[in-house]
Amino acid sequence: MTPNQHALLTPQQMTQADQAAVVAGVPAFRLMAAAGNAVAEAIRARWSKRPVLVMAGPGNNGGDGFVIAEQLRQHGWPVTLAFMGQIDRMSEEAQAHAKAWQGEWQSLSPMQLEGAELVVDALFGAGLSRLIEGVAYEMLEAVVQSGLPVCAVDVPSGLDGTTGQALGMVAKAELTVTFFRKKPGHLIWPGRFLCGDLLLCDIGIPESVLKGLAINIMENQVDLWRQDYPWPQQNGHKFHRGHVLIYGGQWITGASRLSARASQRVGAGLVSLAVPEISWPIYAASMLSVMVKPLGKNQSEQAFHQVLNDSRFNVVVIGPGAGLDGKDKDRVKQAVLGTLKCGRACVLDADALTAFSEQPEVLFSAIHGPCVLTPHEGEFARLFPHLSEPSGKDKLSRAKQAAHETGAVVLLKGADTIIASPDGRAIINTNAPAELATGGAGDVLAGFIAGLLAQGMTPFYAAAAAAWLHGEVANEIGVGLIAEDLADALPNVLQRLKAYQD
Ligand SMILES: NC(=O)C1=CN([C@@H]2O[C@H](COP(=O)(O)OP(=O)(O)OC[C@H]3O[C@@H](n4cnc5c(N)ncnc54)[C@H](OP(=O)(O)O)[C@@H]3O)[C@@H](O)[C@H]2O)[C@@H](O)CC1
Ligand SMILES: Nc1ncnc2c1ncn2[C@@H]1O[C@H](COP(=O)(O)OP(=O)(O)O)[C@@H](O)[C@H]1O
Ligand SMILES: [K+]
Repeated sequence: MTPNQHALLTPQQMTQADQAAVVAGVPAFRLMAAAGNAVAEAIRARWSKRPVLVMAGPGNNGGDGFVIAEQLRQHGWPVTLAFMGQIDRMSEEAQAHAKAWQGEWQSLSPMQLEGAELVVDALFGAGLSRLIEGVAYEMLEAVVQSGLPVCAVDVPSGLDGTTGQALGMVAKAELTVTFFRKKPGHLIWPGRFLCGDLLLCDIGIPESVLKGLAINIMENQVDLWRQDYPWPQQNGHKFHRGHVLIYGGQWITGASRLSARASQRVGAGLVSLAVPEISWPIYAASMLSVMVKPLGKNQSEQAFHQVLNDSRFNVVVIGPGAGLDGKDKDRVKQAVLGTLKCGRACVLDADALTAFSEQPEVLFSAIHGPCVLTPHEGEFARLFPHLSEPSGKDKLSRAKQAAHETGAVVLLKGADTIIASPDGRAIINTNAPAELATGGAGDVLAGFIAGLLAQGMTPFYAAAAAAWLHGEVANEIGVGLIAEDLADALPNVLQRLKAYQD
């Protein structure tokens, strides 16, 4: 595999990469030819010969369109070329390829869809700078209404390559062919959906150009964190593999137990649950290798603080099933603040986040050490109302901003889970199947993160590795998955990961 395949480039960085390639001696004309040829080849591999409409825009994306049209024509495809722009205002390389096109071209109009059986979308790519309007809007709208299959060049036109948001109008592609490296917008919803199948092609840009780009957005691939993965050592013992402490609630006892089992499966040496005395029999009767500690008769705030005094607990999980009714909420808040005060690494999920909805700043100002916050969109909105979905801000910026504001690693859940670090880096997870949208799956994720943190991974990579494993086990189980299955399906996935590593 090519190194740094996980690097994601914003459209601006892609333009820089393009320019750096030219400086390094690869002519822009050749890059465009390679891009267009790659798309034409992908089209011929996927679709049988048929009448095709190539929509070419005013920039280099349109230049690619001319190359594609000519390639398909040379292979005997009936090609109609619909152009929007002025040839003499295009880049030199695009003008050269436009001249090399041996057919006619017409001005872009929805009429040209008549008789087409495939549409190539080369209107706008990395250079999209504003909302789609006018004839381009009408054309894309007509493409959507036609229901014709679409092959998008670089990105479906109208899709913001950085954020994955639609700017005005986008025709969903069946196939998107992109070049050199993916962009964040290919992976974030709705972009991931709008791209259809994504094909990444090499067009001759040297890998060395990556060095000059400040890349801080990555796809969650194993090579990102596999050097840091804490495999058990031959001469190790359980105390080398960390001790996770999980806060158990009084009423919803399953959630923290799911977290506990997940921490165990991912390799934590020891796992303890601290639970209200009244619920202790339920917890204790169902756990064999997890130690269950009763928290005194009144489950007082001090009781959890006393447990925390034991420095062997190197990671604390609070939130799954912790409870928010009556006094529960105060207990949860105190448990969180006590944990943060003693600088213990922690994973704060679910109720541990919601408990601070009225005063999120109390939580944020207490975070100084290693801490991972794992909100879903609902919990995120409670903590960061100014960054919630209706704010119009995209998911990547929202997660990054939240990490910056809190000083914690923020893992914002969903089909496109984003893991953001306070230092500005972000990882987009791409392997989670829809089956994960089931009660308790998040509790398992919190347990995986804690188990990896306990074994010494950094919060950023522990969260990334856990999200990847979570997606991978869910894929292994498939339809019918319930949260209970996840931890127990992990050994197979870990064995494959280890074999790949060795
Ligand atoms: N990077 C690489 O390695 C390689 C990249 N290649 C290809 O180049 C593509 C990037 O090309 P690009 O930079 O010329 O931008 P592109 O997307 O064609 O659009 C710019 C034009 O669109 C216009 N425009 C923008 N928004 C608009 C709107 N809403 N409505 C109307 N007009 C709008 C904008 O106008 P302006 O903003 O200047 O007024 C300008 O005229 C990239 O996606 C890939 O396909 C390959 O050829 C080879 C290697
Ligand atoms: N459509 C989806 N596709 C893939 N993963 C999803 C989807 N919806 C949710 N998930 C994942 O499922 C998990 C659900 O977590 P969460 O909402 O906290 O559930 P719970 O609190 O019941 O455990 C998260 O890891 C989330 O990223
Ligand atoms: K496009």
